[in-house]
Amino acid sequence: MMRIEPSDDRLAIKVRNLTNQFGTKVVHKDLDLDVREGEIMGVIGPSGTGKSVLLRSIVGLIKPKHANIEVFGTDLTEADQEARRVIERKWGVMFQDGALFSTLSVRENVMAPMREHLNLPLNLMRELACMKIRMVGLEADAAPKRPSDLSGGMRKRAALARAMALDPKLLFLDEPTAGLDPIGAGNFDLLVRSLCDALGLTVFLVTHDLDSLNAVCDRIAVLNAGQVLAVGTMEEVRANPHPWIQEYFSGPRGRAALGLS
Ligand SMILES: Nc1ncnc2c1ncn2[C@@H]1O[C@H](COP(=O)(O)OP(=O)(O)OP(=O)(O)O)[C@@H](O)[C@H]1O
Repeated sequence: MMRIEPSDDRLAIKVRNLTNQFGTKVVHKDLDLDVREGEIMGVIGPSGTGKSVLLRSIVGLIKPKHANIEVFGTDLTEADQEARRVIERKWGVMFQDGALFSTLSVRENVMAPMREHLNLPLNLMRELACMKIRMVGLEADAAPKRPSDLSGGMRKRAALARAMALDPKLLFLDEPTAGLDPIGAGNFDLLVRSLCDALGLTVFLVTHDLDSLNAVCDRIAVLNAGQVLAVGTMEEVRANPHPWIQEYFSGPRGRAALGLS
């Protein structure tokens, strides 16, 4: 399998001076973050620290108070509608709860981004959707089912298939393994890693799951108090003496996930 090595000099995402504030609550204050092309970047931090808001700011669902955000070299803060659409076609997003349309079948869910962005005959979109469904490890008979007829793990895979609908170069995954049992979560991690290696994707992965961090991430960014407190490989981040980082990685769950006694 081909593995595209993350590149230091090519950035998929460049965030500078991101400030988000809701009322008097400052969520981000001049936050900077780089995500390199081809890497899986795990984003961690205490609950409520602004991981999802960061993701939503990058994909344009939240308008920050201030920010410079570039994706694949395009400044999204300056981009006109057309330039934005070009970039939007290059990414796929899997939201925290999957956010599948409950009244549509799995296949129709996967076709939804195609209908919005591609001008293709219906039959072709159906075929492409079925390919994506099989690509994420679902059986073909999942295609006509409603999300409510699937298990939690299968729904996650369906949501991933929809995020992959437009052959993205960049995937945003917001806590994709939340709510899965350890085996289901482990299988999902393997799926993400192998899709990334095969397709050369860049991934922005928000997670609380230490096993996922360990199994799939090339680098980790730790959010705390409105900024990126530390960024680097697992080893580099673990060496940071900040109390939250030490507690996170050296507490019983951290030690178990890292195979330490
Ligand atoms: N649209 C909004 N309006 C007002 N406040 C918001 C909005 N979205 C998020 N917040 C607040 O911003 C803060 C950060 O939220 P966010 O969901 O990004 O945290 P998180 O780090 O992803 O947390 P968790 O790990 O628990 O999912 C929270 O205090 C949240 O209540």
